[in-house]
Parts: sequence; C-alpha cells; structure tokens
Amino acid sequence: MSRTLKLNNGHQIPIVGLGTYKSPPGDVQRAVKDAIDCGYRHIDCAWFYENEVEVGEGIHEKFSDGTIKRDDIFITSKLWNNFHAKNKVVPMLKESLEKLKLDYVDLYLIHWPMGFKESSPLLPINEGASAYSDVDYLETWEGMEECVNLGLAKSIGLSNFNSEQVDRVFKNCKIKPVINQVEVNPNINQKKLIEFCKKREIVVTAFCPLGRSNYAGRPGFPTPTIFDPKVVDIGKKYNKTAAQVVLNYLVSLGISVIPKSVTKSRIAENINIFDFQLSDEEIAYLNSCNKNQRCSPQTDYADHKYFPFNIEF
Ligand SMILES: NC(=O)C1=CN([C@@H]2O[C@H](COP(=O)(O)OP(=O)(O)OC[C@H]3O[C@@H](n4cnc5c(N)ncnc54)[C@H](OP(=O)(O)O)[C@@H]3O)[C@@H](O)[C@H]2O)C=CC1
Ligand SMILES: O=C1CO[C@H](CO)[C@@H](O)[C@@H]1O
Repeated sequence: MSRTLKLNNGHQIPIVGLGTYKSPPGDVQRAVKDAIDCGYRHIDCAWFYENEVEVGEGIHEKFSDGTIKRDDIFITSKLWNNFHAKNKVVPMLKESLEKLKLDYVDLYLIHWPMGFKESSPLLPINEGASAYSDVDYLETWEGMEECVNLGLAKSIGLSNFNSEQVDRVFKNCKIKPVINQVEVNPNINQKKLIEFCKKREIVVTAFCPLGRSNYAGRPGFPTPTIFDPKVVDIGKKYNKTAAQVVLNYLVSLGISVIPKSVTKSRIAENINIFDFQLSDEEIAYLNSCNKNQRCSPQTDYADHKYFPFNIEF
C-alpha cells in the first residue's frame, strides 16, 4: 500500500505521485497504468498539460480491470493562469473533470499566483505586462472554495506561492489550503518554506523532484543532483540509484513527491524508495547541495505584481 501524509482536513495524500507534465498523449495512458500497477495511488495532472483525456483513460482502464476503485486513488488537477476570475474557476475544474471523466478531484490547485488575461496566450512571452490580469488570487480562492462546496474537489491548495502569499490566503480564507506544490530538489531544498507551511498545517509537494534530469547540460539550469557522483556513490551503498537517493531524501523532509516518467522501469524505481535510511552524514551532504537554483524559474513574469520568486522564500 502506498504511504500517505495527513492533510489539515483529515484527508490523506499518498507521498509518491506520478508527474505528467510533458508526458506525451501517446505515452501517458500507459505510464498511468504502469504506475497504478506498481502501487502508485496519486497522479498529478493539470489542465495546462493538455493530456488529461489520456490520463483519464489510463485511470479508467484500471477501474475497469478491477485494480482500483475511485476511492483508492488521489487525483490532482490545477487551474491555469488565464482563468483566475472567480466565475471561471468552477467551469475550468468542470472542464478538467470532463476530460478525466471523473466526478471530483481529490485536490485542485491554483497553478501560479499570477494571472494572465483570458485572451492572452497560455505562456505569454513577448507581450509584457499587457498580457497580465491583476485578478487578486484571494478572489480566485473564493472560486476554489466553491469547488469544494459543490463537491467537485475534496481539497484545495496552492502551487508556486511564496510564504507571504501562502499567509495571505491562510489568513483570508473560509477553507484552508491543504498543499503548496513548489519546486523542491537538492538544488533548492526549500527548508524555510517547508517549515513555514508546516506551521500552518500545509503540506508541501515537491515538483521537479529529480531536478528535470532531461535538463542536464542546458545552459542556465543547475545540474540535477542525480548526476552528482557522490549521490551515485551513496546509492551504490544501498543498492539504489541516485534518483532513489534523492527521492528518499526529499521524503525525509516530510513532503510528498511527484516524479514524472513515462519509462516503466523508472516509474517502478521512483516508488521503491522506502526500504533504506540515509545516514546523518549523507543527509548533510544532500543538504549542502542547496543553492536555491530553480529549473522552473518563470523569469518571463518577474514583473508581474504577484510573481512569487522576488522574495527569499
Ligand atoms: N506546479 C507546477 O508549476 C509544476 C508542476 N510539475 C509537476 O511535477 C512533475 C515532476 O516534475 P518534472 O518537471 O516532470 O521533472 P522531474 O524532476 O520529475 O524529472 C522528469 C524527468 O526525469 C526523467 N526521469 C524520471 N525518473 C527518472 C529516474 N529514475 N532516473 C533518471 N531520470 C528519470 C524523466 O524521463 P522519462 O519520462 O523519459 O523517463 C523526465 O525527463 C511534473 O510532471 C508535473 O506533474 C512540474 C513543474 C511545475
Ligand atoms: O506545471 C508546470 C510545468 O512546468 C512548466 C515549465 O516550467 C510550468 O510553467 C508549469 O507550471
């Protein structure tokens, strides 16, 4: 059975989930089925990933063959930036639910604190501030609360919110956020933000937990620590890969992780991380890798009023 963390509303989130960003429609359906067969009970989706139909097909095949029931699996989706107006939130969740062919999601997240105009491209690059909307994410949060009240989402949460933004929602909400999903890997271990969220009973989920191994060598991006020879050596001691060492380290921080893979052997590898314990010295080494360098920095939007990464954490 998959291990879980308790959320502040009594629900549980499985610690390891399958990421689906850039999982091609042709592969993701099989990847979801492989993951469920390997014991995953948590799939991380988003409207923005444009593959929710195929993710849903994979999940439904596993309902049909009797491997799981709806109650056994935790499904997350996210509201994209162009739809922050309060009256767009429920319709956008309904759109994701229709694609996934589900009646509810377990978790719905505001994908980013900053909003774009509905008419803007999904990732406006050259338009500057004219592409932005100034909808306050507190207004968006009211729409998120409606999702819970309508039974369309069991829990709601945030993604890419900094500490001040988390606190603002926390202090002005009727329904508390249960999760803040942010980038966490040894290059950016987010210890301060994790502690800040923990004090408010908000669990952190780590995206890019492997530091996007496919970004290795890309100019301007940190080298993923799964390629660090010392981390590879630590893995050898436990008969584990560097990816397993990194995921085990992240889980030891009290957070959940959503590694993405469409490769069956890696999908299996990434959940087989609970049968070893790193030594204090090994954890100290992984802690020392922290340099606050992101692989998802979104600097194109650094001038947005709600850009989250202009403060320390
Ligand atoms: N809320 C947000 O703003 C964001 C959320 N996310 C979510 O987090 C998930 C994970 O982040 P993501 O950006 O995908 O990056 P990850 O850190 O999960 O890295 C994914 C890459 O690592 C490869 N990989 C997977 N397992 C292994 C392994 N065991 N050894 C070596 N390489 C491996 C994958 O290749 P392959 O598939 O070919 O096996 C893929 O190229 C996303 O898929 C998405 O669901 C991500 C970014 C932002
Ligand atoms: O979920 C996501 C996947 O990665 C993208 C590129 O870094 C992000 O924009 C997005 O938030």
